[in-house]
Amino acid sequence: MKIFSAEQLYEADKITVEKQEITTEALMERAGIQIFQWLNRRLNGAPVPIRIFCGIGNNGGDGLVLGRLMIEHGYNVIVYVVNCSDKRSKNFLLNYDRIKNVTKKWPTLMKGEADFPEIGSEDIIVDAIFGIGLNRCPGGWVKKLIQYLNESKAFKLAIDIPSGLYANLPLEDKEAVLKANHTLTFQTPKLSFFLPETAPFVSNFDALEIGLDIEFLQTTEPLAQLISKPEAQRFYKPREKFDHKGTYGHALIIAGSYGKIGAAVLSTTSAFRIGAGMVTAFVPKCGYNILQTTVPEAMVITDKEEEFISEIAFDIEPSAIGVGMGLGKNKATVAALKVLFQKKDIPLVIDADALNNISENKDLLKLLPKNSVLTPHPGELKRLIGEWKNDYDKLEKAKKFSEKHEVVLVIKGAYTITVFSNKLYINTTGNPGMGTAGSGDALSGVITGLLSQGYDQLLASVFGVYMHGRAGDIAAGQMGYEAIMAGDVIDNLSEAYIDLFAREEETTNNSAEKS
Ligand SMILES: NC(=O)C1=CN([C@@H]2O[C@H](COP(=O)(O)OP(=O)(O)OC[C@H]3O[C@@H](n4cnc5c(N)ncnc54)[C@H](OP(=O)(O)O)[C@@H]3O)[C@@H](O)[C@H]2O)[C@H](O)CC1
Ligand SMILES: [K+]
Repeated sequence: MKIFSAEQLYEADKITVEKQEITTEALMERAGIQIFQWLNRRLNGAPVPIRIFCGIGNNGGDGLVLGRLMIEHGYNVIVYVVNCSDKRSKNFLLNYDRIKNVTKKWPTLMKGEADFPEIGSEDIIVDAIFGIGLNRCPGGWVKKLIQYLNESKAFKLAIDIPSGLYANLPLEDKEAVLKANHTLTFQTPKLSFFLPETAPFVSNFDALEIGLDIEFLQTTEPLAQLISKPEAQRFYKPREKFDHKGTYGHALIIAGSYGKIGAAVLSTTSAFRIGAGMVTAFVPKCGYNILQTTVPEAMVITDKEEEFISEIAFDIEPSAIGVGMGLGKNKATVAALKVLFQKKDIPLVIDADALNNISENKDLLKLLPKNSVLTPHPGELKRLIGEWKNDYDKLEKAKKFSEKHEVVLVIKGAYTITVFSNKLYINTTGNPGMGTAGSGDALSGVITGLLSQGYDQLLASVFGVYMHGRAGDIAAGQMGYEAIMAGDVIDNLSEAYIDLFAREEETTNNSAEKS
């Protein structure tokens, strides 16, 4: 699924209205009907008070359509107009009249703090104050209203986007954003739904199809691409009957130091579980017995040093290499990395201490082989690309880094974002249970294992991140978030493969799996 900017969505509206020969008011009605149906399915006629706060633009207009439909279906609805200015959009006014024709009285006009209503904890608040037309930070009594609604224990449902949040611009004042419990967004989610500073205001979301022009949606270059099951299915490379282990490549995992051999075990195992034909682990001597015992399927090469890696020499011909997990920052290891980086023809995944070594040694950065996959968590990313002002600045810096060094950056987080040149791919699988030691080592093994099977750098990254997250979601379904260990994620890679083409019975109607 594509993520579009606010400007692109306005363009989509315009084209849709022209091509489908409908009015903008009909499009708003479609949007309102979608929200009504969503809410009606869940409330099923319950008499709970529904308080709809409408702004004066088209987001407010959506709120008015919803209010009318709810009233017509016998719900207990109170509609407020948040009079933040004297302007009114055309379709707001039209629906303002329509709701009055149904109720025989005008909605409650709010002009200041004195008009804030009492809200019960069992009520439902619908936020239709600002949508993607927000063009400045909410201030004055409107900001106070947002804060007042945030303090309420009532369930808060945001229409299109929580008021105060921009679709694709940085947050200005986090005190002036509605903290929704759920967001119903039109057609496609917005970029701010996935970034650490703004995603918490959105909580869960559903994207409601409002029939925007398909050709526009298909042919327009988006701000980012969401990676969910349909995309992952397209990435998957099916196996042929006469393939053999050589077809799936030989992954080399260069990892581990004294006390951190577990990192090598996890990456080696995950490279196998994702399907590498052969895996060799290159570890310091102290890792030999551990690897041979815990992963007997793997071959093991040891460094001459007992506790760290000092010289990466091997006489095998790996089809992909994953390096850095639990490696440590010994000077000899840095020298060994320099030699490794000169083998330019083998696809490389660079993680953890290998990334930190790059950040601390500019000569290593210069040697970074093109098309490598780098998998930093936020701390490692900061050391690589420098401090950022906000999430958008971070993405711009990451794109520049990717373009300059011609590498893929996999920025790990609640929504892991893969950056390749100026393109963004946002993953939708994964859960808070995966914030556990070794989870990153497992991911590096997964991406290395996919590279070894012939997936290219970008596909191995986005598909690998999806599969790793999906395995984590399956693990969470079995054991809850807290108990998950990295090994459980790896154990469920098999289920993640099975799930990829399983029937859809159990999947939600959410467009993005995490919503
Ligand atoms: N394709 C779709 O997705 C559809 C979306 N719809 C809905 O339309 C909104 C966007 O509507 P729009 O009217 O463009 O914008 P808003 O409703 O978000 O609000 C704009 C008005 O609010 C004023 N404004 C903006 N920022 C502030 C602020 N900080 N304080 C006070 N007032 C503010 C602005 O006024 P100006 O003074 O700046 O002129 C606007 O009047 C979208 O989100 C969907 O909900 C359609 O219904 C269907 C298709
Ligand atoms: K809103």
